[in-house]
Amino acid sequence: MESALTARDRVGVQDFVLLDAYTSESAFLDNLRKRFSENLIYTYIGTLLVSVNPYQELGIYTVSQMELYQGVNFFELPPHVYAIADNAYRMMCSELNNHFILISGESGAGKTEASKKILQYFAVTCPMTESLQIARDRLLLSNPVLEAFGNAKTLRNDNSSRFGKYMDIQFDYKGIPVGGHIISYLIEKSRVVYQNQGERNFHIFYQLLEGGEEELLAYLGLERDPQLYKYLSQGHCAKESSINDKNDWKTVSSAFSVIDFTEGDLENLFGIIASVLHLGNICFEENDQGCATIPDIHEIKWIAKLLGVQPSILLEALTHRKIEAKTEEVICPLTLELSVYARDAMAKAVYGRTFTWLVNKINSSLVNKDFTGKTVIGLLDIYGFEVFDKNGFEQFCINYCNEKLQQLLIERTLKAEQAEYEMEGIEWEPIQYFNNKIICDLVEERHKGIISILDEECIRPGPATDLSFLEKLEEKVGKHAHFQTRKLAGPKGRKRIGWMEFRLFHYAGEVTYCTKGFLEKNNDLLYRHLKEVLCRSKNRILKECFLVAELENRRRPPTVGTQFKNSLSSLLEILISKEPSYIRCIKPNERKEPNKFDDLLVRHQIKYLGLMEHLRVRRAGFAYRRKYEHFLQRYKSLCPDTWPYWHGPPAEGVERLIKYIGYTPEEYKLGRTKIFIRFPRTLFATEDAFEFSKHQLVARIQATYKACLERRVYVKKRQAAIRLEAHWRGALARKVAKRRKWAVRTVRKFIKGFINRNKPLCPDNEEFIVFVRKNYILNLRYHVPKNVLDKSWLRPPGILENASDLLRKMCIRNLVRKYCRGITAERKALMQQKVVTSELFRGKKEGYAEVLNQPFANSRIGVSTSSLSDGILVIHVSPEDHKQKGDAILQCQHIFEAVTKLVMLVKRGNIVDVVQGSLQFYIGPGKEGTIVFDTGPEEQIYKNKNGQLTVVSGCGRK
Ligand SMILES: Nc1ncnc2c1ncn2[C@@H]1O[C@H](COP(=O)(O)OP(=O)(O)OP(=O)(O)O)[C@@H](O)[C@H]1O
Repeated sequence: MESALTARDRVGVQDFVLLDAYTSESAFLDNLRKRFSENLIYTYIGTLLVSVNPYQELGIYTVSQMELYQGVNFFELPPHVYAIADNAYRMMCSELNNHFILISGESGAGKTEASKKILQYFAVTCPMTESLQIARDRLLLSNPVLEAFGNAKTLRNDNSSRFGKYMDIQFDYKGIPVGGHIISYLIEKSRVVYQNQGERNFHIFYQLLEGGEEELLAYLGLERDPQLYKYLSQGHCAKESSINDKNDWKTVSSAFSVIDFTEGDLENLFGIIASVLHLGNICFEENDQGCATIPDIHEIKWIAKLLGVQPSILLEALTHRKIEAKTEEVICPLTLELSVYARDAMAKAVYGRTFTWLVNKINSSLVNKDFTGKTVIGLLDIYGFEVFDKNGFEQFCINYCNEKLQQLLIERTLKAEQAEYEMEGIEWEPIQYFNNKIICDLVEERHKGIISILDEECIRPGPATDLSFLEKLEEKVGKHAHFQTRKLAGPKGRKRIGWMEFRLFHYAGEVTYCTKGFLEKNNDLLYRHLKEVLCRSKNRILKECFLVAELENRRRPPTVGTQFKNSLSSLLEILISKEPSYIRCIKPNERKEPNKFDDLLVRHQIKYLGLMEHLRVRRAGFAYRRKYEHFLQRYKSLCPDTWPYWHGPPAEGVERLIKYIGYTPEEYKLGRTKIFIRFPRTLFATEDAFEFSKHQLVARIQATYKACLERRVYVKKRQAAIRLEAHWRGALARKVAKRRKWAVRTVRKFIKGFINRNKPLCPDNEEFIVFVRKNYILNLRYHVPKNVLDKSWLRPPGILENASDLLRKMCIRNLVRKYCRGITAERKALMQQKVVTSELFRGKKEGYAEVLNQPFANSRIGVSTSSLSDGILVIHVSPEDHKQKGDAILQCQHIFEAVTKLVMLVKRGNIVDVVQGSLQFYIGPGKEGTIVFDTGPEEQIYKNKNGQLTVVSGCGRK
């Protein structure tokens, strides 16, 4: 891994831990310079990031760069502020703990830029829901607003934060940024009323004048030219080419709308900003009594209008002071000097408290009311160590703050690390480092420290001055090794310290502070008279900032120094409970120029940032340590012996685990409660293996979980099926039982019925009889006779004999009726013939019975006679039997009578055929004869030779 890292480093090493001469400050400096000249501004010391301000855009903060660093192992990619952010984020998500990133360095080293980059990184790479986008936007846009009100151009930095800022970004359990909270520290209020040559007041004043709309400026009574305002023109650089106030105004204006500022809020806010500018332009004159007066009340009128106070009361409060005697208040005029002081105090108080209000307002827009399961990453962007030609109370506070942060670093890294090795019984060569606790104590110790002495001087009755404060210091801490004054210094040092100055030997170097203004700034006194005016202001923001309760509280408010000390100690409490990441920013040159690397300046920063000590501890120590339980819990899946459960002591489990994954002895050490891993590469390899196994684990857990769910569903279904089945079976069984019961009852009834079947209808046989009756009737359906000749009939049960007889008769009658209706007239005739035949032959002639069945054919008998007067009658008989004889030829005297009677007999007239000439007659099969009728003188019948029969009738009778 390390070789791979070096291979990637075209320029120097990207982690100082890999530096051969790691104890040499020059080697350190060389590496930093080499990389800086190639625009590689970031270098690691283990997990600490050293950043050198490039003073130019490098194109390394694009979205694709952010994506590149997302979720990647810390050392896999070249050092970057995104890697620090990502690492803190991943650790927070996986271990569900809180983190902070401490960004330190001197003014202009790039702290604010780094914190902005981190915020942007979270905004782009963190998962996001639509509803939480607003929280993200507010987090991002709180920055330009705070910068406008809290940043200013200084000699060292065109956008210098003149307040300390700690920002918590809150994440929910899914890693989505859901809210935030900002704490501000000690805004440099004195800048409101005074700026050094080449410096500016807070940006917002210039932005308002440059970008504000004409109507707004008119409403506020302001002119566009900043030179017209005393509070803006003392530094003689109101216009700065590197700052675009107009554009910044637009950004700030649009940010206001996102972070929930109403029209009313803005009106009040800019009213206050404008009134500060008007305050600065109030001029005082001395009257004959040596009292201050305000000859031109033009500004007073504007302030009164904007702050909603009475002009006369304001005028009085600026030139008079209320002195409370035992029972009454006395108003006494102020001198010109004191009036100027009162005016400036008012401007500072108004601006300072408005800034606090602004932070609170931003916080209320960032608040996320759901407090469950949130983790935070805190960003601490705090003023760096400051050493100017003239250092005052502000520098004293700022440098004290840096001492405290150095303490934190010592506690959390150097000291804690060494103490831990000792506690864990790990062999270790102690690293020498300077513990700056002694300086912190010098400043903050109760009753003995500089702040306490200053406070005492501020409250003590009698004429306390900055000089008397200095004398007190000499008296009380004069012997301290890190304190010096002109009086205490030897002949050599004396020249470099002024009469009003004291010198502190900070961990980062010596700084000489001028005590001038210490008392005044520490007191931060606002005359009660002015406070009363502000408490009665109609401006809503001021109303919130100056509470009437404050007037009633007669106790002295804590001094600025004590307040700052307390806020720092609560900041350290916040930080100590979180996991730290460090970014150390270095300023490469004083001229804010790109590609300029000032060795001396950088060397100084390397020293006071404690980078060499940090590197030495890193090199000598172990990159990673973890309690056995936690280590085992995280990586137990990598070894079959420890997965899923290890039942023995965790230390043994870890030993088994690392043996299985193949750690070499130089890679780790086992302490009393923790495992120590020397190289990052070992941990990363383990982490990679864990990442890989995670997928398998996830699949397995998923499968188990799914199986569990399915099993639950299955068991539920099965139980339901069993219950259903039981119900169904029960229902079926009940049905069968019911049927059986019914069957038994029916059978019993039938048996009883059968036994009593021949008895008259009674309850005992009723059902049986009905059944038998029904059955018989139904059966009878299929057995009724089909024709009149069918004499069959279904035999009835005894009880139905009568009914059966009746039915049978009905049936026969019906058949006969039907039969009769179906007989044709012709058939009727035939039948009548049969009746006649019956009357004639029944019982008298044999063969009658056979003939009875044969229908008489109509065509079988026909009668023919001639048209002449002969008495020949031929009876045609249609022969069916070929053996029979043919037609009968009869001669009859009474032919007319005979034919008539024949016709009547057969009741058919059409059987007679009267022929002329001749007729054919049937003799036998295939044989026919002919009778020829003729007339002649004499009647005769004769047969010709050819067999033809000729009948001659007499002529006269023709
Ligand atoms: N990473 C960077 N890339 C490009 N320019 C940068 C970078 N960091 C800082 N700068 C430049 O340096 C200037 C000063 O940086 P910044 O305001 O962050 O310093 P600081 O340490 O916060 O100072 P102070 O303590 O005075 O607030 C920025 O305005 C910017 O021009």
